[in-house]
Amino acid sequence: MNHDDYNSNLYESTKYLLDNVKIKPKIGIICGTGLGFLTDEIQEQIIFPYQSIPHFPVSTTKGHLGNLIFGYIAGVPVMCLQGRFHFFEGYSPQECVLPIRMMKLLGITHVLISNSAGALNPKFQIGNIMLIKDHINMLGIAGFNPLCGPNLDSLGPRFPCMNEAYCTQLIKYARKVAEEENFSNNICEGVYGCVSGPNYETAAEVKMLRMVGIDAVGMSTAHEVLTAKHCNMTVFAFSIITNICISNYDDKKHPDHEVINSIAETKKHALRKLVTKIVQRMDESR
Ligand SMILES: O=P(O)(O)O[C@@H]1C[C@H](O)[C@@H](CO)O1
Ligand SMILES: Nc1nc2[nH]cnc2c(=O)[nH]1
Repeated sequence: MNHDDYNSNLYESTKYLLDNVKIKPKIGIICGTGLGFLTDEIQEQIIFPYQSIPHFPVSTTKGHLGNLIFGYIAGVPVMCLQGRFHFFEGYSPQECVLPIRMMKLLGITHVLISNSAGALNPKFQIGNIMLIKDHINMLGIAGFNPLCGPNLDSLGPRFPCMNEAYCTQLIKYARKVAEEENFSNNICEGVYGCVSGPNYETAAEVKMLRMVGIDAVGMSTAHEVLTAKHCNMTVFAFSIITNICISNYDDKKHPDHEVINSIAETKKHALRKLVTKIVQRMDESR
């Protein structure tokens, strides 16, 4: 898609939402694989199936329900993507981040992003919630960066900084919430690595990704964060650790999307609490 078409699609999709929903969201949320239940926290829901929004992509991945939901979490107006778009589905990085840009145009200042990821850090366990402190964008390093191409000057600068891409104050606050709510033994912190997928990693790739400093690997998030920072939004993100990446050739276990899709549900209580508290905190800090 050329730059002008992309731009006009972005503004038309946003206008459709502005014309059809009265809620003015302050916080944007993206639910990763198996995390669609986070929308249970949203009151007074207005639901737009993705296919009902002009120019909006559709989710093709199991575990991504494909609804855009407006409503309130603890009284704070939010817009939530119940499912995202991945590069491996055939979407360009720019198409994957269209919703982030729409969030900015709708007046959103803070985004909460979630995903499922495989553990490379040997200390991590399945079901841990990894607070993302930074990322290594393998997809971006390979040239697939949503900020490539003509810059959208109205949204942000040509050369955006990525210092504190993930808000350190919110990470600290998430740890406090976990202490208070008795799930701190499920919390870890680390660097997320974004690869294209859709295949899971070979043993040699697992070793390489670990060596460069990645704690957990997945197929999303980094390009969304780049785009959010480009347009000056504050980001908090976490991974639910759904599997342990395998680097031993004798190990017969293998990652399975069905299993991966089911793990977040086992930490539903903690995750819902965390999301509600972070949304409240984001609102207070605006
Ligand atoms: O959207 P996320 O990053 O949570 O999803 C990744 C990509 C696949 O849907 C799944 C792999 O099983 O995790
Ligand atoms: N690339 C990748 N993505 C995942 N998403 C959930 N688990 C994994 C994994 O092991 N590798």
